[in-house]
Amino acid sequence: MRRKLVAGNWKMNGVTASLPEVEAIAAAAAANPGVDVALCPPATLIAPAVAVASGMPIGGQDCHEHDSGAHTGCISAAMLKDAGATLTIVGHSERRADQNETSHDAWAKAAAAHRHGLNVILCVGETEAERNAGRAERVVQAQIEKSVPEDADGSWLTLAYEPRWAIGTGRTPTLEEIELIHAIARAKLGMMVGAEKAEAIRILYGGSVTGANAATILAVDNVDGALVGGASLTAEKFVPIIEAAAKL
Ligand SMILES: O=C[C@H](O)COP(=O)(O)O
Repeated sequence: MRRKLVAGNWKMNGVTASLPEVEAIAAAAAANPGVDVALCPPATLIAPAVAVASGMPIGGQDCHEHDSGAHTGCISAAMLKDAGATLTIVGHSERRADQNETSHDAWAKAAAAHRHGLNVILCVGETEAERNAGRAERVVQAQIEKSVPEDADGSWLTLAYEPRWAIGTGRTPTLEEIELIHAIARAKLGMMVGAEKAEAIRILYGGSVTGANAATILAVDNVDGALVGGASLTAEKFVPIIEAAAKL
């Protein structure tokens, strides 16, 4: 039985004045022990967030594939770990779009994070043009094939399906479309790491998840939680999603 995971991605939002939100979200996490909750604030807030999170996992939003060196502006998995993070997102579509990251980059980053003992949320998802061309399934399968490390298992890897056109738009796929891609993703994982390991890997849905739609999306087969952007920025919006997951 896979436990639900609700993870917040603050993206490039949040300053020290936002720490009371972390505290309030951590309190909700503690009050709902049936669901796993994690929060990925900007790197500048990782250490201060850890200090107020009362044990709720705090993560990075990306890491470099190398441990150290001449890579101005980048943050290594070792640095995330040193700051107190226990997980990191890799392969987010905003990094694929803004920093031209490839699935191979996501693979290398996931492997680096695992090497340093971090859990990984690895993102995949099609563009609107790819979906309209009937290619969503093949795109997601190819991204999984190229970005999931060979030694992946559910003890450290979580997959997040995030259709790019659903991110921050208020639009979501139909429940049937979500179910289909999640089933295809699990089957692909099964081909790569074996059915037993694939069964234990959580697959989150991400893209315009809110307190209003969380219960129905999280009830879909093979949806093991949510990766939440905008609605994770405040406890007021994020806590209802945590509570919806806890009720399932
Ligand atoms: O990482 C989170 C996703 O990109 C979803 O963002 P959103 O909930 O603002 O659509």
